[in-house]
Amino acid sequence: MLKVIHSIHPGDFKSYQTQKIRENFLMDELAQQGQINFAYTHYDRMMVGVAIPTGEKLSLENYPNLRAEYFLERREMGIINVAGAGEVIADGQVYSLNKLDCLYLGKGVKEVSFAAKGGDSPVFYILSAPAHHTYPTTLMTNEEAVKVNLGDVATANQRTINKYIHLEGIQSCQLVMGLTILHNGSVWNTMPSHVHDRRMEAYFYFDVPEGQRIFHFMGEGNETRHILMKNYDAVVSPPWSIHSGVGTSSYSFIWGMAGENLDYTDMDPVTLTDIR
Ligand SMILES: O=C[C@H](O)[C@@H](O)CC(=O)C(=O)O
Ligand SMILES: [Zn+2]
Repeated sequence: MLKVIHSIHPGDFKSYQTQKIRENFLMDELAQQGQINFAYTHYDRMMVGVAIPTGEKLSLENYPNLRAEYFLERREMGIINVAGAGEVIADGQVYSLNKLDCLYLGKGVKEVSFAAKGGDSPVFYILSAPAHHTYPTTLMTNEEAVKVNLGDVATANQRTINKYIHLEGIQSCQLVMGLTILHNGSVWNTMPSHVHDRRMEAYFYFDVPEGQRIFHFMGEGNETRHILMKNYDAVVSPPWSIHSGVGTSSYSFIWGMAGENLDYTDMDPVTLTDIR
């Protein structure tokens, strides 16, 4: 499956109601047992996918939309595993990814497949952006990721940011990628919130307990809307939109961006008291 997501003007967005917001921003059908599914967004041409190999190894197909000889002919890819141990095979080289490990695949890798190792199935979250230079394929374990602690218990936003693909981490053309773990009892992510006109962003929520939900906020700071999200749902954030959420329990999420620069700290804060 390949869902196409077009870009939306913030002026138009003001008139959107629940169903239209969900159709245009939410990716809630990517995670399917035994399948690889992608959404092709027109936000910096970022592709968002999930691969869940169960028995059979899953091969990355070359979507006709790319008009390429193979998927990564002019693209790069970031992959983070959020479940059981698994493998990514890239041009014959086998990379083992435990939960929260990240693999970067550089432009030019021809054959990619995803495999389970027995035990719980892995769940690979995948981002791919256009690339014009080949950076080396690199595996980074969760232990090796740069960690930043943010927030407080009193404001229910105590969390640890884990950075993998960024200016001082794994080198890439466009991709910036990492994940944030909310500490037990904390529920607010990306609060205080921000926008970054120079980069789009996508969030993928995981470790959301059964029956719990995330209220994900988007829109310009003075005109916000929300989307209800469950475990393994992804959502795209246009460059004009805040991207922040509150859960009915603690949870984790992968964030990823593409666009003008690779500087994680390039954010324009939106003051809480100005949010409408
Ligand atoms: O541009 C950066 C992204 O929005 C996230 O990294 C923010 C985040 O994970 C958090 O504050 O919890
Ligand atoms: Zn952001």
